[in-house]
Amino acid sequence: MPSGQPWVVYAEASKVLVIVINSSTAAFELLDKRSVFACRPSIPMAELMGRQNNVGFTFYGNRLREMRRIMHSLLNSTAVNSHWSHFIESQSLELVHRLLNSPDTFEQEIESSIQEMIVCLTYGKKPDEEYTKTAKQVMFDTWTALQHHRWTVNAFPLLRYLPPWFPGASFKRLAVDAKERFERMTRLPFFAAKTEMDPCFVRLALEDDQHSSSMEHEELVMYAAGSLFSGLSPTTLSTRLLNIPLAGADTISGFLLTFLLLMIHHQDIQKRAHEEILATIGEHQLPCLADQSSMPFLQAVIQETHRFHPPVPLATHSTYAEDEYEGHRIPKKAWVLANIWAMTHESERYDQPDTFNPDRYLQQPAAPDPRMQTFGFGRRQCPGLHLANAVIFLNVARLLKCFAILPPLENGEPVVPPLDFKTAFIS
Ligand code: HEM
Repeated sequence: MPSGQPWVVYAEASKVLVIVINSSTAAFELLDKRSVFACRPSIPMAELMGRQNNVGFTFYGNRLREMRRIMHSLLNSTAVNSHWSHFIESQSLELVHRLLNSPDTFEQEIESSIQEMIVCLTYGKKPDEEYTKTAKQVMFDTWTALQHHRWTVNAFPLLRYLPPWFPGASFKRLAVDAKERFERMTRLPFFAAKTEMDPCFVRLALEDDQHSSSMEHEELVMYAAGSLFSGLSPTTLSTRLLNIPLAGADTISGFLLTFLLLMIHHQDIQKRAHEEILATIGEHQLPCLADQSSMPFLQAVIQETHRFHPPVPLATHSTYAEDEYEGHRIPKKAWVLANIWAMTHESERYDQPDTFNPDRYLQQPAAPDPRMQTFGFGRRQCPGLHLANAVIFLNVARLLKCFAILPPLENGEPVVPPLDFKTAFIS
């Protein structure tokens, strides 16, 4: 990124104006404070696939506000404690057992354990094979749609009105199939959850007295629920320009895998965090959610993991009207990319930003909490942040309590894996 104009960079890509925000000051000024920046870019191929119904893709307006209100009412910090703490407690306990039984497949165990918890919390029961298969395909469809240059319709949106049988309109046929899968993945578990006895996101959202009789409200609850879980993690996404996060599950498992890698590299920090846990709860207990405020060093390790390698390194917004910043005109429908990674590596805010140093949050003055950026901005800030914070704390605390996190052995010798990360939506 150029150093001369660190707050904003203009570029032409496929006839859309792309603005990259690299500084936290500009992000605060534009994305946190101004609603004009709370829209998402229009991506015709994704819209043909029905993805516009997903909260992460929805344009700014009443529909988005209502879906976010539904999410917030069931995912705020009080709701996380009252409704979901037992889901989080049992998921993290189950993960400990799974890792004790199969330490070699830790990556899959973490991913599927978090995915199952999010689906269970949303619909009241764990995903079956059919759901998992469809979700995997839906993620692949989305990845395909977001390959911006692959689809002529993204450059010429009027093509979306071609009938599917029209010569050259194979993209429409593909989109029709993909939309059907997306709707199936969203509708089937929703209607099954309506009859579930156990409380889950869908049941509680529908019981909301004020709106419960309206069909429109029911549909919003259905799509809000469908937005909590994205499917399975696509591993080779290369469309960084369209980095719209889709997932509750993949972000958390990505964080936990980064945390394990960092603990392998920083045995001294791992030891200090482990000692803090023992000093707080003793040898014979497992940490629980109520211990969060008693473990400041562990909280600092979590903050530093967010900062060092943000689970979602870019967030994409768009403008719904023209605006102006420091004498520069920002047109309507510009793509505005928040470079979260750059913000959490600002040397003015984080001394030696490439060093993993949890103590920076315990000193006076303390470094700013990076979660102000890693969960996104303003009216599009992640609605799952309180849930994510609780799940991350409990899993991290229990993993540290129960395991020594060490490098793998090759021919009897420890081999420390490099701090390498893939290019993806969620890394
Ligand atoms: C470590 C965990 C997580 C991180 C770092 C994270 C980060 C983010 C970021 C950066 C955004 C984009 C914000 C923006 O555009 O300004 C976002 C959006 C979103 N997140 Fe998360 N997230 C996490 C966990 C979750 C969880 C657990 C859920 C749900 C259960 C969730 C649901 C969503 C949804 C629905 C959106 C779209 C919001 C919108 O477009 O209005 N996320 N997240």
